Amino acid sequence: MTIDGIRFNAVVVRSFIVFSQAVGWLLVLVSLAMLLAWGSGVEPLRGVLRQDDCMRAGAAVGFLLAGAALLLGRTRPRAGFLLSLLLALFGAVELLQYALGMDGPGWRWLEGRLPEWADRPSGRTTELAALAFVLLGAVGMAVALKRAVWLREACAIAVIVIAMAASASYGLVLAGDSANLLRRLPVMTAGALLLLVLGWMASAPTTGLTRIAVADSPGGAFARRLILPALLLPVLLTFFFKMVQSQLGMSESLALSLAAVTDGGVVAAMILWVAFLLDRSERQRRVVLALSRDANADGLTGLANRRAFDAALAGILRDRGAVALLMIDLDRFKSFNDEFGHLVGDGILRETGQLLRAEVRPRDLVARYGGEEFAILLPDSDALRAERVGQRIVAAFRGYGWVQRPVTVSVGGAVARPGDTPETLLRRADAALYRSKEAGRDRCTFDDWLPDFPSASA
Ligand SMILES: Nc1nc2c(ncn2[C@@H]2O[C@H](COP(=O)(O)OP(=O)(O)OP(=O)(O)O)[C@@H](O)[C@H]2O)c(=O)[nH]1
Repeated sequence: MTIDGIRFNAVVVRSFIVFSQAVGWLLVLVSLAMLLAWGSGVEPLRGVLRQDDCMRAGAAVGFLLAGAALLLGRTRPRAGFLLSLLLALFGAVELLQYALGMDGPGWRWLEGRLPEWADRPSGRTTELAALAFVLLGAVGMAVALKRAVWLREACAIAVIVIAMAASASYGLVLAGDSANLLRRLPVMTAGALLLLVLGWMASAPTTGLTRIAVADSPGGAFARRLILPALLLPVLLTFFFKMVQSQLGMSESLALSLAAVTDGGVVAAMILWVAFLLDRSERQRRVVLALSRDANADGLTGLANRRAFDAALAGILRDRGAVALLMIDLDRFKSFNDEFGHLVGDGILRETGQLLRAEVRPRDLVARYGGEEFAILLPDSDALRAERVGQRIVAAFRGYGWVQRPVTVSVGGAVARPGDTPETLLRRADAALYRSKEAGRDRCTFDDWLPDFPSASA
């Protein structure tokens, strides 16, 4: 499938959409389970909820809305838009309460009406999760409206940054560092946010930044292979070196330096790999170009060959129709060959190619039609201009300083009529050429369907 000139890999596009739907289902199910546990206190979810790194009930509400928006948004954009709007409003209300110094009265009111259970954690959404919900709501609305693609991508990237920073800081905690930079975003929420934002980006795969990853091109293949490692490796490496530091008693500055050096090495290796693949594909492109040039060129004269001529004539007649055709044939070339030999004859054919090229515009197509016969396509030319070119060619051959003996040509021309096919146009130009030969050669004759256009002779 091709959109805006980019060819997409249909299998990858389909798998991105399947991924986005799977994320939608996963988030709906997980958030329902979390809300059920928070409301009723059922085990074993209740135990999970008490842990610091578990998502809060408020986050579960957000993920329920977002998951539903993701699931419905594909087939019902209006429902996707409304659910995303609710998500953004929910995030905004939670954020506003933090800004105003309120302690979540709504959640406390709700907790008072639910069955009692010991150590129920607060349901209140953390600030960062609330901010991420506002951004994700904007992403969902933009996807539903199919508008504001760059704003959508900017919001999505902001959520990725929030989620990755939280995951990285959690990695540091696991590795023995007590300072969790983003304690305010539980790691389960961070993971769900990351999945959700990737799900949104995958839900409209042929737009925005994601279209690079689904393109059926070397760029698409790079993006598919490198984006996730590029996102995850620095986090994993930092985690790894922090672990090594706490296990081996290494100094923090050495661990950080090693992490930085390794990150740089990984980035450099990725760049080298991309550069290597780009270089290889550029070399392949050049070989293909050279092959296609060879396939369309005549070996002796370097002009377009019959194949290229046929394709060009068919293309012009199909697209524009306005074209004049000249057929040119060397006169008594057999006797020339007989007298001076084939190799000298070849030289004459090469010089003929140069003479013909010199008499036309760069965009006219000069081809060796076969043997000692040549053809010229003159796009957007009327009979008057084509006739003038034909006469000029005849005169150029007559005036050229031939070494062995004078060489002349006969020219036949025709202008495309409405409804002409390559065969009908060629037949008329050939008939005009035949008349030039019949009339004594060394002249240009034009197809006489034009009433006030007499056959011209030199
Ligand atoms: N040297 C050389 N001769 C070629 C080539 N292709 C075709 N010819 C020669 O071109 C000649 C064409 O001869 P004819 O078709 O009889 O026509 P002619 O002698 O040019 O006579 P008119 O066309 O009637 O003026 C033949 O002798 C072919 O061998 C080529 O690639 N090199």
